Amino acid sequence: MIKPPLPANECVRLDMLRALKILDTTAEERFDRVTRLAKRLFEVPMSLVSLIDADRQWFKSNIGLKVLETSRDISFCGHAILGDDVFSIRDTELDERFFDNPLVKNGPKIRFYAGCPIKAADGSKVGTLCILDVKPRNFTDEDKSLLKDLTLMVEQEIAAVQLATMDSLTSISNRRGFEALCMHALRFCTRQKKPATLFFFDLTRFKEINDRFGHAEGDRALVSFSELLMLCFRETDVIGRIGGDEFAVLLTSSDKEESELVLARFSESVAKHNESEERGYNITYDVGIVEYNQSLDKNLEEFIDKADKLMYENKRLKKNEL
Ligand SMILES: Nc1nc2c(ncn2[C@@H]2O[C@H](COP(=O)(O)OP(=O)(O)OP(=O)(O)O)[C@@H](O)[C@H]2O)c(=O)[nH]1
Repeated sequence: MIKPPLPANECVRLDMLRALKILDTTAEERFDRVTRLAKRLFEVPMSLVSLIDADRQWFKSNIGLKVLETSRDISFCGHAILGDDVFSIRDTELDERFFDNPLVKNGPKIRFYAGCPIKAADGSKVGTLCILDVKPRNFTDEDKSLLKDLTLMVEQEIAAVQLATMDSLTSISNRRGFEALCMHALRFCTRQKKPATLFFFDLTRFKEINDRFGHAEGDRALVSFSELLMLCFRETDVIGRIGGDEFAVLLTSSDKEESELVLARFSESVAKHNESEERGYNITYDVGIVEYNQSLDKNLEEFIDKADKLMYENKRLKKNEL
Protein backbone atom coordinates (compact mmCIF):
# COMPACT_ATOMS: atom_id res chain seq x y z
CA MET A 1 0.00 0.00 0.00
CA ILE A 2 1.24 3.49 -0.75
CA LYS A 3 0.13 6.23 1.63
CA PRO A 4 -1.06 9.42 -0.05
CA PRO A 5 1.67 12.09 0.03
CA LEU A 6 0.77 15.58 1.30
CA PRO A 7 -0.04 18.26 -1.29
CA ALA A 8 2.41 21.16 -1.58
CA ASN A 9 -0.12 23.63 -0.13
CA GLU A 10 -1.14 21.37 2.81
CA CYS A 11 -1.10 24.15 5.47
CA VAL A 12 -3.19 26.57 3.40
CA ARG A 13 -5.47 23.72 2.37
CA LEU A 14 -6.10 22.71 5.99
CA ASP A 15 -6.71 26.34 7.02
CA MET A 16 -9.25 26.64 4.23
CA LEU A 17 -10.97 23.38 5.18
CA ARG A 18 -11.22 24.42 8.83
CA ALA A 19 -12.49 27.88 7.89
CA LEU A 20 -15.41 26.16 6.17
CA LYS A 21 -16.44 24.85 9.62
CA ILE A 22 -17.98 21.82 8.01
CA LEU A 23 -15.97 19.04 9.70
CA ASP A 24 -17.92 16.97 12.26
CA THR A 25 -21.21 18.67 11.44
CA THR A 26 -24.41 16.69 10.99
CA ALA A 27 -25.48 15.21 7.66
CA GLU A 28 -27.27 17.64 5.35
CA GLU A 29 -29.81 16.93 2.68
CA ARG A 30 -28.15 19.26 0.14
CA PHE A 31 -25.00 17.09 0.13
CA ASP A 32 -26.85 13.77 0.53
CA ARG A 33 -28.89 14.72 -2.54
CA VAL A 34 -25.71 14.78 -4.63
CA THR A 35 -24.32 11.47 -3.31
CA ARG A 36 -27.73 9.82 -3.81
CA LEU A 37 -27.75 11.14 -7.36
CA ALA A 38 -24.20 9.89 -8.00
CA LYS A 39 -25.10 6.45 -6.63
CA ARG A 40 -28.15 6.22 -8.89
CA LEU A 41 -26.54 7.64 -12.05
CA PHE A 42 -23.43 5.47 -11.84
CA GLU A 43 -25.25 2.46 -10.37
CA VAL A 44 -22.69 2.01 -7.58
CA PRO A 45 -23.34 0.87 -4.01
CA MET A 46 -21.33 3.68 -2.37
CA SER A 47 -20.89 7.41 -2.84
CA LEU A 48 -19.24 9.92 -0.51
CA VAL A 49 -18.44 13.55 0.05
CA SER A 50 -15.10 12.97 1.76
CA LEU A 51 -13.13 15.78 3.39
CA ILE A 52 -9.40 15.30 3.90
CA ASP A 53 -8.41 16.48 7.36
CA ALA A 54 -4.83 16.36 8.72
CA ASP A 55 -4.91 12.68 9.73
CA ARG A 56 -8.27 11.38 8.58
CA GLN A 57 -10.87 11.49 5.87
CA TRP A 58 -14.25 12.46 7.28
CA PHE A 59 -17.49 11.92 5.37
CA LYS A 60 -19.84 14.87 5.15
CA SER A 61 -22.17 12.69 3.14
CA ASN A 62 -22.01 8.94 3.14
CA ILE A 63 -24.18 6.60 1.14
CA GLY A 64 -23.41 2.93 1.59
CA LEU A 65 -20.30 2.97 3.80
CA LYS A 66 -20.59 1.86 7.43
CA VAL A 67 -17.95 4.15 8.96
CA LEU A 68 -17.96 7.93 9.60
CA GLU A 69 -14.26 8.37 8.88
CA THR A 70 -11.06 6.45 8.17
CA SER A 71 -7.42 7.29 8.63
CA ARG A 72 -5.97 9.45 5.86
CA ASP A 73 -3.17 6.92 5.29
CA ILE A 74 -5.55 4.36 3.81
CA SER A 75 -7.77 6.83 1.96
CA PHE A 76 -8.17 6.82 -1.81
CA CYS A 77 -9.35 10.42 -1.63
CA GLY A 78 -6.00 11.49 -0.15
CA HIS A 79 -4.54 10.51 -3.54
CA ALA A 80 -7.40 12.06 -5.50
CA ILE A 81 -6.86 15.56 -4.07
CA LEU A 82 -3.29 15.62 -5.42
CA GLY A 83 -4.45 16.17 -9.00
CA ASP A 84 -6.96 18.45 -10.69
CA ASP A 85 -8.75 15.83 -12.70
CA VAL A 86 -10.89 12.84 -11.75
CA PHE A 87 -8.79 10.11 -10.15
CA SER A 88 -9.99 6.61 -10.95
CA ILE A 89 -8.84 3.06 -10.28
CA ARG A 90 -10.38 0.48 -12.59
CA ASP A 91 -9.41 -2.50 -10.42
CA THR A 92 -7.82 -1.88 -7.01
CA GLU A 93 -6.47 -5.44 -6.81
CA LEU A 94 -4.25 -4.73 -9.83
CA ASP A 95 -2.94 -1.41 -8.49
CA GLU A 96 0.28 -1.41 -6.45
CA ARG A 97 -0.94 1.56 -4.40
CA PHE A 98 -4.13 -0.15 -3.26
CA PHE A 99 -4.07 -3.97 -3.67
CA ASP A 100 -3.18 -4.54 0.03
CA ASN A 101 -5.15 -1.54 1.37
CA PRO A 102 -7.39 -2.67 4.29
CA LEU A 103 -10.41 -1.12 2.55
CA VAL A 104 -9.67 -3.45 -0.39
CA LYS A 105 -8.62 -6.56 1.53
CA ASN A 106 -11.28 -6.34 4.23
CA GLY A 107 -14.71 -4.67 4.28
CA PRO A 108 -16.04 -2.92 2.24
CA LYS A 109 -13.71 -4.63 -0.29
CA ILE A 110 -13.44 -1.71 -2.66
CA ARG A 111 -12.55 -2.80 -6.21
CA PHE A 112 -13.35 0.38 -8.12
CA TYR A 113 -12.83 4.02 -7.13
CA ALA A 114 -13.43 7.34 -8.89
CA GLY A 115 -13.08 10.66 -7.05
CA CYS A 116 -13.21 14.25 -8.25
CA PRO A 117 -11.45 16.91 -6.12
CA ILE A 118 -13.74 19.44 -4.41
CA LYS A 119 -12.22 22.92 -4.65
CA ALA A 120 -12.84 25.65 -2.07
CA ALA A 121 -13.00 29.33 -3.07
CA ASP A 122 -9.19 29.73 -3.13
CA GLY A 123 -8.71 26.58 -5.24
CA SER A 124 -7.58 24.41 -2.31
CA LYS A 125 -8.72 20.84 -2.74
CA VAL A 126 -10.53 20.09 0.52
CA GLY A 127 -11.89 16.65 -0.37
CA THR A 128 -13.66 14.72 -3.09
CA LEU A 129 -16.98 13.57 -4.36
CA CYS A 130 -16.32 9.90 -4.98
CA ILE A 131 -18.04 6.71 -6.03
CA LEU A 132 -16.99 3.19 -5.05
CA ASP A 133 -17.87 -0.27 -6.22
CA VAL A 134 -17.16 -3.82 -5.06
CA LYS A 135 -16.42 -4.93 -8.63
CA PRO A 136 -13.98 -3.53 -11.20
CA ARG A 137 -15.37 -1.19 -13.83
CA ASN A 138 -14.35 1.09 -16.65
CA PHE A 139 -14.75 4.80 -16.22
CA THR A 140 -15.30 6.59 -19.53
CA ASP A 141 -14.65 10.25 -20.40
CA GLU A 142 -18.40 10.78 -20.31
CA ASP A 143 -18.53 9.34 -16.78
CA LYS A 144 -15.71 11.71 -15.80
CA SER A 145 -17.64 14.73 -17.08
CA LEU A 146 -20.71 13.65 -15.16
CA LEU A 147 -18.77 13.22 -11.91
CA LYS A 148 -17.20 16.66 -12.47
CA ASP A 149 -20.65 18.22 -12.91
CA LEU A 150 -21.89 16.63 -9.70
CA THR A 151 -18.77 17.87 -7.89
CA LEU A 152 -19.58 21.38 -9.08
CA MET A 153 -22.91 21.06 -7.24
CA VAL A 154 -21.06 20.21 -4.02
CA GLU A 155 -18.68 23.15 -4.53
CA GLN A 156 -21.63 25.51 -5.07
CA GLU A 157 -23.29 24.31 -1.87
CA ILE A 158 -20.08 24.87 0.09
CA ALA A 159 -19.63 28.36 -1.38
CA ALA A 160 -23.27 29.29 -0.70
CA VAL A 161 -23.00 28.39 2.96
CA GLN A 162 -19.76 30.29 3.26
CA LEU A 163 -21.28 33.42 1.74
CA ALA A 164 -24.35 33.23 3.94
CA THR A 165 -22.55 32.54 7.20
CA MET A 166 -19.23 34.38 6.85
CA ASP A 167 -18.50 38.05 7.51
CA SER A 168 -16.79 39.30 4.37
CA LEU A 169 -14.62 41.92 6.13
CA THR A 170 -13.09 39.75 8.85
CA SER A 171 -13.64 36.26 7.35
CA ILE A 172 -15.02 35.00 10.66
CA SER A 173 -18.63 33.86 11.14
CA ASN A 174 -21.36 36.46 10.87
CA ARG A 175 -24.29 36.43 13.29
CA ARG A 176 -26.09 33.74 11.33
CA GLY A 177 -23.02 31.50 11.15
CA PHE A 178 -22.23 32.15 14.80
CA GLU A 179 -25.72 31.16 15.90
CA ALA A 180 -25.68 28.00 13.81
CA LEU A 181 -22.32 26.91 15.26
CA CYS A 182 -23.39 27.90 18.79
CA MET A 183 -26.46 25.67 18.62
CA HIS A 184 -24.26 22.79 17.57
CA ALA A 185 -21.68 23.50 20.33
CA LEU A 186 -24.30 24.00 23.06
CA ARG A 187 -26.00 20.74 22.15
CA PHE A 188 -22.62 19.04 22.48
CA CYS A 189 -21.99 20.66 25.91
CA THR A 190 -25.46 19.67 27.14
CA ARG A 191 -24.97 16.08 26.01
CA GLN A 192 -21.50 15.83 27.54
CA LYS A 193 -22.55 17.78 30.68
CA LYS A 194 -19.78 20.31 30.02
CA PRO A 195 -19.98 24.02 30.84
CA ALA A 196 -19.98 26.76 28.20
CA THR A 197 -19.45 30.49 28.52
CA LEU A 198 -20.41 33.31 26.19
CA PHE A 199 -18.39 36.51 25.80
CA PHE A 200 -20.07 39.48 24.16
CA PHE A 201 -17.60 42.19 23.08
CA ASP A 202 -18.35 45.69 21.87
CA LEU A 203 -15.51 48.00 20.89
CA THR A 204 -15.32 51.19 22.95
CA ARG A 205 -15.78 54.51 21.13
CA PHE A 206 -15.23 52.78 17.83
CA LYS A 207 -17.07 55.56 16.02
CA GLU A 208 -14.22 57.91 16.96
CA ILE A 209 -11.73 55.72 15.05
CA ASN A 210 -13.91 56.02 11.94
CA ASP A 211 -14.41 59.76 12.45
CA ARG A 212 -10.77 60.63 13.17
CA PHE A 213 -8.89 58.14 10.98
CA GLY A 214 -11.39 57.20 8.28
CA HIS A 215 -13.61 54.22 7.56
CA ALA A 216 -10.74 52.16 6.09
CA GLU A 217 -8.82 52.47 9.35
CA GLY A 218 -12.00 51.49 11.22
CA ASP A 219 -12.21 48.40 9.03
CA ARG A 220 -8.60 47.64 9.80
CA ALA A 221 -9.29 47.86 13.55
CA LEU A 222 -12.20 45.43 13.16
CA VAL A 223 -9.99 42.98 11.26
CA SER A 224 -7.24 43.32 13.90
CA PHE A 225 -9.73 42.65 16.68
CA SER A 226 -11.03 39.53 14.96
CA GLU A 227 -7.45 38.31 14.40
CA LEU A 228 -6.67 38.80 18.09
CA LEU A 229 -9.76 36.78 18.99
CA MET A 230 -8.71 34.00 16.62
CA LEU A 231 -5.22 34.02 18.11
CA CYS A 232 -6.23 33.94 21.78
CA PHE A 233 -9.19 31.61 21.79
CA ARG A 234 -9.05 27.89 21.01
CA GLU A 235 -9.82 26.44 17.63
CA THR A 236 -12.84 24.72 19.17
CA ASP A 237 -14.34 27.97 20.50
CA VAL A 238 -16.99 29.60 18.34
CA ILE A 239 -16.08 33.14 17.25
CA GLY A 240 -18.31 35.55 15.34
CA ARG A 241 -18.86 39.17 14.34
CA ILE A 242 -22.38 39.77 15.56
CA GLY A 243 -22.84 43.29 14.22
CA GLY A 244 -20.87 46.47 13.36
CA ASP A 245 -18.34 46.56 16.22
CA GLU A 246 -19.81 43.67 18.20
CA PHE A 247 -18.13 40.28 18.47
CA ALA A 248 -18.98 37.15 20.44
CA VAL A 249 -17.10 34.04 21.50
CA LEU A 250 -18.60 30.86 22.91
CA LEU A 251 -16.07 28.95 24.99
CA THR A 252 -16.92 25.31 25.16
CA SER A 253 -15.96 23.13 28.12
CA SER A 254 -14.96 26.20 30.17
CA ASP A 255 -16.72 27.59 33.21
CA LYS A 256 -16.76 31.26 34.17
CA GLU A 257 -13.60 31.00 36.28
CA GLU A 258 -11.50 29.49 33.49
CA SER A 259 -13.04 31.94 31.08
CA GLU A 260 -11.87 34.87 33.14
CA LEU A 261 -8.31 33.61 32.84
CA VAL A 262 -8.75 33.44 29.07
CA LEU A 263 -10.10 36.98 29.12
CA ALA A 264 -7.05 38.19 31.08
CA ARG A 265 -4.81 36.62 28.41
CA PHE A 266 -6.84 38.24 25.66
CA SER A 267 -6.62 41.61 27.38
CA GLU A 268 -2.81 41.28 27.46
CA SER A 269 -2.72 40.46 23.76
CA VAL A 270 -4.84 43.50 22.90
CA ALA A 271 -2.56 45.70 25.05
CA LYS A 272 0.53 44.31 23.26
CA HIS A 273 -1.14 44.89 19.90
CA ASN A 274 -1.91 48.51 20.82
CA GLU A 275 1.68 49.07 21.94
CA SER A 276 3.28 47.55 18.86
CA GLU A 277 0.96 49.05 16.26
CA GLU A 278 1.03 52.71 17.39
CA ARG A 279 -1.79 53.69 15.06
CA GLY A 280 -2.72 56.84 16.97
CA TYR A 281 -5.54 55.11 18.82
CA ASN A 282 -6.01 52.08 21.03
CA ILE A 283 -8.43 49.25 20.43
CA THR A 284 -10.47 48.90 23.63
CA TYR A 285 -13.61 46.96 24.36
CA ASP A 286 -16.39 46.29 26.84
CA VAL A 287 -17.42 42.73 27.51
CA GLY A 288 -20.29 40.82 29.07
CA ILE A 289 -19.71 37.23 30.20
CA VAL A 290 -22.50 34.73 30.80
CA GLU A 291 -22.24 31.09 31.77
CA TYR A 292 -24.63 28.77 29.97
CA ASN A 293 -27.35 27.29 32.11
CA GLN A 294 -29.09 24.54 30.19
CA SER A 295 -32.27 24.63 32.27
CA LEU A 296 -32.64 28.44 32.09
CA ASP A 297 -31.16 29.26 28.68
CA LYS A 298 -33.66 27.56 26.40
CA ASN A 299 -33.42 30.12 23.66
CA LEU A 300 -30.11 31.05 21.99
CA GLU A 301 -31.23 34.58 21.14
CA GLU A 302 -32.09 35.28 24.78
CA PHE A 303 -28.78 33.79 25.90
CA ILE A 304 -26.86 36.10 23.54
CA ASP A 305 -29.07 39.00 24.62
CA LYS A 306 -28.22 38.33 28.27
CA ALA A 307 -24.49 38.69 27.51
CA ASP A 308 -25.20 41.80 25.40
CA LYS A 309 -27.10 43.44 28.28
CA LEU A 310 -24.31 42.63 30.72
CA MET A 311 -21.77 44.12 28.32
CA TYR A 312 -23.91 47.24 28.03
CA GLU A 313 -24.18 47.50 31.81
CA ASN A 314 -20.37 47.25 32.10
CA LYS A 315 -20.01 49.93 29.42
CA ARG A 316 -22.44 52.19 31.29
CA LEU A 317 -20.61 51.71 34.61
CA LYS A 318 -17.27 52.49 32.93
CA LYS A 319 -18.68 55.63 31.33
CA ASN A 320 -20.07 56.76 34.70
CA GLU A 321 -16.67 56.30 36.29
CA LEU A 322 -15.07 58.68 33.77
N1 LIG B 1 -15.29 51.07 9.60
C1 LIG B 1 -16.44 50.42 9.86
N2 LIG B 1 -17.32 50.94 10.74
C2 LIG B 1 -18.45 50.27 11.01
C3 LIG B 1 -18.74 49.05 10.38
N3 LIG B 1 -19.94 48.61 10.86
C4 LIG B 1 -20.36 49.52 11.75
N4 LIG B 1 -19.48 50.54 11.85
C5 LIG B 1 -19.55 51.71 12.69
O1 LIG B 1 -19.35 51.31 14.03
C6 LIG B 1 -19.84 52.32 14.89
C7 LIG B 1 -20.44 51.66 16.09
O2 LIG B 1 -20.63 52.61 17.03
P1 LIG B 1 -21.32 52.34 18.42
O3 LIG B 1 -21.04 50.95 18.90
O4 LIG B 1 -22.73 52.72 18.33
O5 LIG B 1 -20.62 53.34 19.32
P2 LIG B 1 -19.13 53.46 19.79
O6 LIG B 1 -18.49 54.62 19.10
O7 LIG B 1 -18.39 52.17 19.66
O8 LIG B 1 -19.36 53.83 21.29
P3 LIG B 1 -19.59 52.90 22.53
O9 LIG B 1 -20.06 51.56 22.01
O10 LIG B 1 -20.66 53.58 23.33
O11 LIG B 1 -18.30 52.81 23.24
C8 LIG B 1 -20.86 53.13 14.08
O12 LIG B 1 -20.35 54.42 13.87
C9 LIG B 1 -20.92 52.38 12.73
O13 LIG B 1 -21.05 53.26 11.64
C10 LIG B 1 -17.80 48.52 9.44
O14 LIG B 1 -17.97 47.45 8.84
N5 LIG B 1 -16.66 49.24 9.22
